[in-house]
Amino acid sequence: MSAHIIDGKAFAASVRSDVAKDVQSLKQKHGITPGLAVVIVGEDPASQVYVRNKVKQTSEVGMNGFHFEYPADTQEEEVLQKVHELNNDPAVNGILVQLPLPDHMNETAIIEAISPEKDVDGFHVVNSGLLATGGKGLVPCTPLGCYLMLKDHLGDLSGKKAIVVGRSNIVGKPMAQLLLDASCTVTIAHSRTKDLPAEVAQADIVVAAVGRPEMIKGDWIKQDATVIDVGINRIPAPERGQGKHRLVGDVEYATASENAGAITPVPGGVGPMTIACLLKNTVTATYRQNDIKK
Ligand SMILES: Nc1nc(=O)c2c([nH]1)NC[C@@H]1CN(c3ccc(C(=O)N[C@@H](CCC(=O)O)C(=O)O)cc3)C=[N+]21
Repeated sequence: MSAHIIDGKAFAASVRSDVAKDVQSLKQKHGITPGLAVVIVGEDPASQVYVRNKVKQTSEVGMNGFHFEYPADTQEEEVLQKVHELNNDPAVNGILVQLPLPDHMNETAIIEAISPEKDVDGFHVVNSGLLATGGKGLVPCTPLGCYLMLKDHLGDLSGKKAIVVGRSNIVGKPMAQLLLDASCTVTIAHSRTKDLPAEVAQADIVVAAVGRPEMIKGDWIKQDATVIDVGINRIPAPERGQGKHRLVGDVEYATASENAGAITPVPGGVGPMTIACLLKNTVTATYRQNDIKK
């Protein structure tokens, strides 16, 4: 049996079209245009596609985009100053500081400087605390996108066995919180997990967020499980010509598709949903900052 392919690209387009309607209504009824500010320090090649897509889609949904680029040797103080300025700017409803930051910067200090109400990445400790305690904060975009795809495909998630492979603050931990909130039985696996294949083999839902190309093998996947592949790894593809690359996920896609009931592709799965959820979070933040009920 071959798995159903969860089309993240199409789903993301429908999320963006809902966002565009909300933006229209904010403009017409309230005279407010949501604004998203993005701060980028240095040049991480892996982030380039992300930045390009984000810029394009921000304007497509009718929001204002503000972009600030700094060279890699910028002082931390200067970035903090910009964050404070954006916190106080009423035209800015969402702030995203692109990660990773250069090594000489304290990433945590910069994230915690963002006003939690404008933290559309959901990385601020106030937002992670709210997520962990069932409060109403902003939820990190990648896990939110994964969750929306799971809900769309499976409906009720309660009682399902889910495994999240990866324990980062950005994906693994918030993903596990969302699944727990949806009443899944959640395992968080990581580099020290003993017998990862056996753990994965138990799961009805597998979320792979390890950042290693095709590390999760297809024959570990339980029959009819739903597989969400968060990894976006660029690997050499000499078969496409000298110096060429291609994108693969953290899951061995071809073989996993034989066992899984459904699977997200790379590209065209989680990536586009991450950006759509960033725009969605910016609209959510705008509603809340202006005390408008949707
Ligand atoms: N503060 C912060 N928040 C982030 O959310 C964040 C970040 N920093 N730094 C960089 C990573 C990377 N990231 C991606 C999102 C979407 C795609 C995406 O849309 N990918 C296309 C790839 C298309 C292609 O390359 O052909 C896809 O998967 O289909 C990629 C990468 C968000 N990040």
